[in-house]
Amino acid sequence: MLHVQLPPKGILKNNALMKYVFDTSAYPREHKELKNLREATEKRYGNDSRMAVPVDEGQFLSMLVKIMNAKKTLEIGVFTGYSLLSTALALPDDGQITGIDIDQEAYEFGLQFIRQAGVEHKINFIQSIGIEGVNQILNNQDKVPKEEFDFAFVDADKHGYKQYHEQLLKLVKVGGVIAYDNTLWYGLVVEEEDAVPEDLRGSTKAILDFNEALASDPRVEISHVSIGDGVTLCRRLV
Ligand SMILES: C[S@@+](CC[C@H](N)C(=O)[O-])C[C@H]1O[C@@H](n2cnc3c(N)ncnc32)[C@H](O)[C@@H]1O
Repeated sequence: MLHVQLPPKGILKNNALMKYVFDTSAYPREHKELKNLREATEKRYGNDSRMAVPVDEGQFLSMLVKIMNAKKTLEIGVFTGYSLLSTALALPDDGQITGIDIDQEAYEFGLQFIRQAGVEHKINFIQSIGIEGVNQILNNQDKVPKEEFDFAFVDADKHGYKQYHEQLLKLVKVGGVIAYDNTLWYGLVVEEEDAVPEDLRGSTKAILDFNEALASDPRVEISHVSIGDGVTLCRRLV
């Protein structure tokens, strides 16, 4: 967890515009249990609650999952479950989302809202270091070859993104989508190095390298979406 004073998260640097989007299009349509989860997370985790995806991004993920008719999805970086619950609500009743996070306590905190929303049966939570959890699924896949994911959302350790990408290209089916969160990293990707808070220089460099690697990766088609803290969609081509 980061313990530095962070710049405002979110790519919309104009607060009035962000408030307008939230108040007009997002909050009025936020699912009751997502609202309860968001408010409880803010109360319990204070400033760290900003780790959760914002309400408009949750709705974007939900829309994407529905448009894709995704049935089987994966999430790395669950925290208290805002993006997990957004996805679970969007999946069909026999859909499944596997969430991986090292922090079981945060997941369990959010579980009451997942239960209230009636979607616990769609969720498979693995408490693990992200890459170990992914490798565990890959190893099982050798035994059960049908384990293919339609969609994956990555919102965990930024230094791990390149490694996640290599493994997820084996797990997500051709035509499926991998979405990476925070690819504009508080807007720091366009700052001079000495203007970046020292604690964030390593992660900023990791995101910059990752964005460049994706831009020249022929295995995926990409779209760098300016929502939340930046989300890059990768559609697997081969
Ligand atoms: C930004 S938060 C995820 C927010 C979540 N998507 C939401 O909408 O609430 C990042 C999460 O990644 C987890 N995480 C960070 N590094 C990890 C790693 N190497 N392995 C597993 N989980 C990790 C943290 O425990 C944290 O819960």
